[in-house]
Amino acid sequence: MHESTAPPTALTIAGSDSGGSAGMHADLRTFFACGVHGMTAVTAVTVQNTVGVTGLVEIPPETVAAQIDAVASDIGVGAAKTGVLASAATIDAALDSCDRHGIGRGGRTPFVVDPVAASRSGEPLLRPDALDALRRRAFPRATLATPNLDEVRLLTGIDARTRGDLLDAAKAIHDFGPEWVLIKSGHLLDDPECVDLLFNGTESIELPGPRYATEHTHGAGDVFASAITAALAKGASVPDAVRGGKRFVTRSVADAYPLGSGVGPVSTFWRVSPRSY
Ligand SMILES: Nc1ncnc2c1ncn2[C@@H]1O[C@H](COP(=O)(O)OP(=O)(O)OP(=O)(O)O)[C@@H](O)[C@H]1O
Ligand SMILES: Cc1ncc(CO)c(N)n1
Repeated sequence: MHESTAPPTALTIAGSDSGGSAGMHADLRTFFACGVHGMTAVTAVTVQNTVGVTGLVEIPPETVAAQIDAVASDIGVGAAKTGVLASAATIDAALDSCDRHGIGRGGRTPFVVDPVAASRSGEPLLRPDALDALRRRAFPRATLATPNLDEVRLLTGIDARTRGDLLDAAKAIHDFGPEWVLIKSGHLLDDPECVDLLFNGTESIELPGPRYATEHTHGAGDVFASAITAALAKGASVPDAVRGGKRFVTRSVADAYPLGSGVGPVSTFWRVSPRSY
């Protein structure tokens, strides 16, 4: 039998999207495209298509923790990320398990906390009690937190409307304890570019990018966070991983495709077969 070494590994602690555009589906495709073996701790099953989310069933918190325990104790986790975390109980169970396996600050494994709060069409993906658990448990353990501007508003009350507001947003999230914060600018619709901001308390790095005139951006945030996680699993520094992730998500938005009757996904195929559809 042929034997070779295992590739880098990454874990997503996230929900499923039956439409295949966002959540753990987008994460696994991105891990694949980045040459990383992807693993999942499923937190919730959503009933979802390109129009919206019509249902969400939570996986029991102890089953979420058991999935993390199972893969971390056997396979090993090179880097981990979160998506939908559903509830305070799930956050507590997942973070207890991450603590047991050295995932996050203080441990060996980089941990990206994407505080997904709502779907692109506005349906909540997080119970209100989970906001405090994100602040209390998840952010202090995060190597990198990656909120969009709606999540910044929910978590801090800051209503960022221009590029000049992003540093204040980054500082407010940084106060919750993550090592680095990435503020995503996709929702600054009046800005002709998509310039995101990376901040670690002292250093701030602008990540320039074009803004494409497409409405098909479902899953953009998930793809960005997973491309970063894949690079961290390969040993990149946070600034290098985020610069690489920005290139990956920008190309994915450039190749976004229509699907169904609503909002289509960004394309994670561009590296494998660009514009082949
Ligand atoms: N129209 C666009 N053209 C180019 N880049 C974009 C566009 N929209 C978003 N991006 C980029 O995609 C990444 C994700 O940003 P965004 O702020 O949309 O995150 P999000 O709201 O979490 O995503 P999602 O659409 O999955 O909810 C960022 O790097 C952002 O700058
Ligand atoms: C399951 C899931 N995770 C994340 C998002 C946000 O992109 C979504 N719409 N659905």
